[in-house]
Amino acid sequence: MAALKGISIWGSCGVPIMGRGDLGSTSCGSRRYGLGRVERDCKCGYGNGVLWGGRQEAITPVEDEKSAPPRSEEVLKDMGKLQRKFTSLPNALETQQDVAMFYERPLSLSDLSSSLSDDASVRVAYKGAPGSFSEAAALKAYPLCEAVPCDEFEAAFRAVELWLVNKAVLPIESSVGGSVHRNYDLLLRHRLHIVGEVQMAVHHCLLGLPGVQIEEIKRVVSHPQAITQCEIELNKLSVVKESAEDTAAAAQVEASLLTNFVASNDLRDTGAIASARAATLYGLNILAENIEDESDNITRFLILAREPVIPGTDRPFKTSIVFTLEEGPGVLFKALAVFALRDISLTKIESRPQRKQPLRVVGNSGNGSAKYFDYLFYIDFEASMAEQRAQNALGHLQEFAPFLRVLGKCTEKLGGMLYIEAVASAIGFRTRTVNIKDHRRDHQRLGSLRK
Ligand SMILES: O=C(O)C(=O)C[C@]1(C(=O)O)C=C[C@@H](O)C=C1
Repeated sequence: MAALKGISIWGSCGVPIMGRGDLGSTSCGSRRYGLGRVERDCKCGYGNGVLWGGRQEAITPVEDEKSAPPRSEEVLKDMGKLQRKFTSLPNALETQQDVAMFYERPLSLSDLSSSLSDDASVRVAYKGAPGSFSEAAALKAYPLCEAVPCDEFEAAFRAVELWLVNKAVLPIESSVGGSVHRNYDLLLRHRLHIVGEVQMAVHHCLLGLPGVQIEEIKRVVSHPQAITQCEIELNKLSVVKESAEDTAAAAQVEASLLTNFVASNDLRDTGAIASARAATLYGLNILAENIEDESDNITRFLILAREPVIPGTDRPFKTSIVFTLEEGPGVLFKALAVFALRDISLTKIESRPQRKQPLRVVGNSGNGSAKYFDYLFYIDFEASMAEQRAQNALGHLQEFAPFLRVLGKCTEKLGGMLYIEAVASAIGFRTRTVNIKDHRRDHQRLGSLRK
């Protein structure tokens, strides 16, 4: 547990105790792995449940996220491709999981337990390159882990699903730039569980080629979030801003200019915003430190895993859910009231449009039907699913939420059921966590459990 210092337990997630000492990045030392290709080569959808006998959950995706399960031959073909790629990577067959994949045998219970307890054997996917803040977040969460770079957020989700890594650490929100919407969408599309959270103070540096003075910089390359976080300083410098995949990638781009700049001195006018570690890794000089607009520039990262953590009541827990709402006046107010009525604090609310059925037709006023965007609501609340008041709140919410899923999911590991399902079935209900419209009667009964 020592390695989890400064990390919340998500209920699955403990409320972050955010003393200053908890912030700041950590040391580094990841190995290169190049998982980005995994995403392109694997189209096997819910990889873990399909091929390796991971448990299939009775979750019905919200309509617009439903995707047909892959046919097993397709999965095997894709996995074959992946295995070829995987075995060509250095140190690929290090763990039992790797060996299991190589020999195309299903994972056994001992495979699954081997790497989760020991921090040193945990592989953690992050998006970006070595030297990025995401890598630092992965290492803050699991200081001894092997941090595995991925070229896209979705590749990190897939890497966990396909048992290539144990966890993913991905940004969800910046105190300056706001929510990372892509990861909200991917949380819904994939079947991973939020099992913790890590917060990082992000201190940006302006990097340049050796010998370059800050006055020579006319163009700055970085990740869009980093550019947003340093806007004031960049405006002062009157530079052209350009986007890169991540801050370390920007530093890499900049470093690669080294080879060219002899031929073209013009390239010396480019700077990169990245971490001090990226400067060391890519042979750049730090031209300015702490160029972020706000000294308290914090990015919150989620820790994602295939299995949920067991919620408890021994310490503060935080739970994440996503839901849709029925049409009607004040329905969002009612949804929020289920928490307020039980003294449960909300720490975050986010809404995202429903992608595939974005428009909701409302009423018939004679002038034609009004059409509004339909939304998914993501809420983090401070309570554990092991607490009666949290179960009651979600039972109540289900009365007007046609779709509800616990993201920081809480199970008692009772036959792999969701905790809320376990509780409900223990008292004689047949429940499903989602598509409540189909089970209106059951859910009304479940709802009547509320205080
Ligand atoms: O570019 C990086 O270094 C990252 O780790 C990505 C990222 C992000 O996606 O928000 C992470 C932290 C900072 O807020 C800036 C960028």
